Amino acid sequence: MPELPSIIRFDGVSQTFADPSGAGVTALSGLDIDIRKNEFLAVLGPSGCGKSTLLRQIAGLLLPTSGTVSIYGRTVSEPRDEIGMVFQKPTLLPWYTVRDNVTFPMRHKYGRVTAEDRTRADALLAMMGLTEFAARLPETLSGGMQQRVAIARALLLDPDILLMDEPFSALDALTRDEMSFELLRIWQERPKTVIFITHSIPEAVLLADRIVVMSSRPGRVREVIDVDLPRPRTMQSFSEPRFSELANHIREQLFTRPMVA
Ligand SMILES: Nc1ncnc2c1ncn2[C@@H]1O[C@H](COP(=O)(O)OP(=O)(O)OP(=O)(O)O)[C@@H](O)[C@H]1O
Repeated sequence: MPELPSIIRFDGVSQTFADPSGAGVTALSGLDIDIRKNEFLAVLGPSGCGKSTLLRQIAGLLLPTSGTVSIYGRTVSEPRDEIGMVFQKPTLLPWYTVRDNVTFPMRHKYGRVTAEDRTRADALLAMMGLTEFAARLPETLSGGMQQRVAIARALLLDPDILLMDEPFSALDALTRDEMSFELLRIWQERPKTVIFITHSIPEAVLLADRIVVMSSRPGRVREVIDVDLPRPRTMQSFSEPRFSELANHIREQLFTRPMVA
């Protein structure tokens, strides 16, 4: 694949949070990352290394303590509409039905929901296997089903940039694989830049063009790995020798080598 221009850039980004002791917690330190247009970038790293923090910085929900995050050459200083986000836990509105939750971004952004939006919402719900739950309230769905509603909601806006923070962690293993292939299909049909956080090495290798492997806190980039497996990825991808090679290499990076400061 020809290399596409970078659209999101982390330039010397650090993030420190105040903590009760007053000492401060350095979550991220000196991060330099270039994210290319329409690439699928996975981010892997130990718990607490700042993965969600870097996603919130891209979304404009958090401003770095030092350094800059820029999108299309402009420093991110506030939340932006063209970004879709799926959080670890589904953040649905409990008083809206499943379908109204999916169309909510349209209501919020344009003040109305068109018949076309509803049709697309229904198609997304069908894809997520949730057609028969469209008129239900979220609390009557399992955690995994609620998460699928949240994914459908993020996809309805068809954002240029899709930020996904461990979106499949609440799903059972089978649904998780199904969702991975659905996500790949959508991404191939409607190209977008996806930044996908996960704790699963196979999931990262299956999905991504590149994988950013981070060190433990303070989070730094340990290595950026090119996933040179052919696309489209299928169930067979899991059994390719190169798949295991990449997965083993990442495992070593994550678990055996200390980070040199
Ligand atoms: N608002 C905040 N105030 C104080 N500390 C914070 C805040 N947000 C994050 N942190 C701290 O920053 C560090 C990085 O947190 P973050 O949630 O980004 O990690 P993560 O890699 O996404 O973790 P996990 O994989 O467990 O979800 C953690 O030590 C966390 O406690």
